[in-house]
Amino acid sequence: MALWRRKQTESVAVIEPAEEPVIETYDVVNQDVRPELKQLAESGKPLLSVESVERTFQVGGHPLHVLKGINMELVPGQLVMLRGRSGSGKTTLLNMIGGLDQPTKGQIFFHELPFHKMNDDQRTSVRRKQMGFIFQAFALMPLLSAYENVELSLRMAGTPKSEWKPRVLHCLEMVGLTRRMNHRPYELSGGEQQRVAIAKAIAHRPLLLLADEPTADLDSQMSAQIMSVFQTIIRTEQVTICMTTHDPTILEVADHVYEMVDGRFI
Ligand SMILES: Nc1ncnc2c1ncn2[C@@H]1O[C@H](COP(=O)(O)OP(=O)(O)OP(=O)(O)O)[C@@H](O)[C@H]1O
Repeated sequence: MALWRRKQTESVAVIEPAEEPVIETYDVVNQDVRPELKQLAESGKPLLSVESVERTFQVGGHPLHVLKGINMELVPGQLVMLRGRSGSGKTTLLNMIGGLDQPTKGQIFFHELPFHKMNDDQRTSVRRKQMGFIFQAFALMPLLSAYENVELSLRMAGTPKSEWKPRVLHCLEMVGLTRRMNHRPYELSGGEQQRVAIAKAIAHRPLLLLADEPTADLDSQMSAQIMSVFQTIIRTEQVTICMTTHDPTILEVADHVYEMVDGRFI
């Protein structure tokens, strides 16, 4: 972790010690259960179910069977991890769960919607409103501050403008970055950037947060902070989280771990 960071103050560049990232305590008292989740809990159904899913890609004229019959469920309010070696199929599955790709065979139901039957526009609409992504492809905009990056997510989701400011401030507080809200990504550490990405991904109150290797490239202390933020937002925002990881040291905070080997769970 960098101990010193260059800070641009008007035209003068000064060097100041970087503060240790602090996860600010967030008051969770009196949070109401989200009505859509209450309904789901009463029905006893999972937030998402994956049934006998297969995915085959055509590579050089030959079929490549990447997912070979996956069954899984995401229960509301859980932190679920997909673990497996590089190339085992974790990202391919996460893409299916997020409606970014479709199964060759099998079914995926998100909040009882049949993702496997919906077209791109229908899935995009569900994704924008009900899902949050911490994926490389949804990375931070480099020219926008932390505040503006989070605000962008609310613009994209069509949230009324009057709600932007309180929600952005709330999300940045939850991830412990209130004091750095005017910093651009390059002025933040890797762990801080990842916390902005989390704030951005949950700003529009998704039901499901999907994260592809969110602790990759972070040291063990920063990884622990990211996992602590995930636990906080599960409690306070009642979001469900599904993430991929290679890292065995963070598995203990998961409610459920699916171990993937060569396109199957073991
Ligand atoms: N669009 C695609 N076309 C062809 N092959 C693909 C495609 N997407 C993924 N694959 C192949 O599917 C296999 C699984 O890839 P995937 O990215 O899901 O693995 P992973 O477990 O997430 O790996 P990593 O941990 O390295 O990200 C790999 O062999 C990959 O090359």
